[in-house]
Amino acid sequence: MQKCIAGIHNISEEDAMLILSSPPFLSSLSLTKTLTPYSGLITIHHSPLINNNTNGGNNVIGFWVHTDPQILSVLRSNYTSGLQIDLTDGSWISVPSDPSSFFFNVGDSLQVLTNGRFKSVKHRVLANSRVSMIYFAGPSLTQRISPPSFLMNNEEECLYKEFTWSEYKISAYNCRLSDNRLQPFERKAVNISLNDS
Ligand SMILES: O=C(O)CCC(=O)C(=O)O
Ligand SMILES: [Fe+2]
Repeated sequence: MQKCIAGIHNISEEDAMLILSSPPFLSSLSLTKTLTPYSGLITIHHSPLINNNTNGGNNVIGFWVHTDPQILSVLRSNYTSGLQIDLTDGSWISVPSDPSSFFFNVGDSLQVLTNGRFKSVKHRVLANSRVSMIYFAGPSLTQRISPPSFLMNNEEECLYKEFTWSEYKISAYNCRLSDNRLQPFERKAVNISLNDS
């Protein structure tokens, strides 16, 4: 994974590793060893400033609510806020903008790989003249997405049926952006809230 990021960003592998070692789970869970070649994707977003008065005083959405599908998203933005996380109780919390920091977001695939221990949270972006660059670290198309055995406790059941990244993508094309795109793979109704430990 660090090779992939290093190649795309033209930075040293050591620097890429520094980025990736920030979340403690990647080294401790050895997920990098469990997954073979990665697909990486970089996007740059610009959510233009739109006067809220034009929308009856309501927030204008620049990027609609969704979860990120991949394993991990690494985001940098300009000094402009706008990214918000759904607290699942009807309220939203804003992610402070800081162009000197990286924001890591857990994707649907990492939720499955950790059997729900890490949650891919729903988020959205308000139209606020925000510019962001996101690196999405994804699995390869044929990668089977399921929790590695060393992570599972005795008798622990997999929350999701095993699927490949390409099966997820085909299924996701038939969903709306705001849908729970893991739902078709759930073994039974999965109730994951932000407060679960
Ligand atoms: O622009 C942002 O801050 C976030 C965009 C985003 O959530 C995404 O591209 O998946
Ligand atoms: Fe996102």
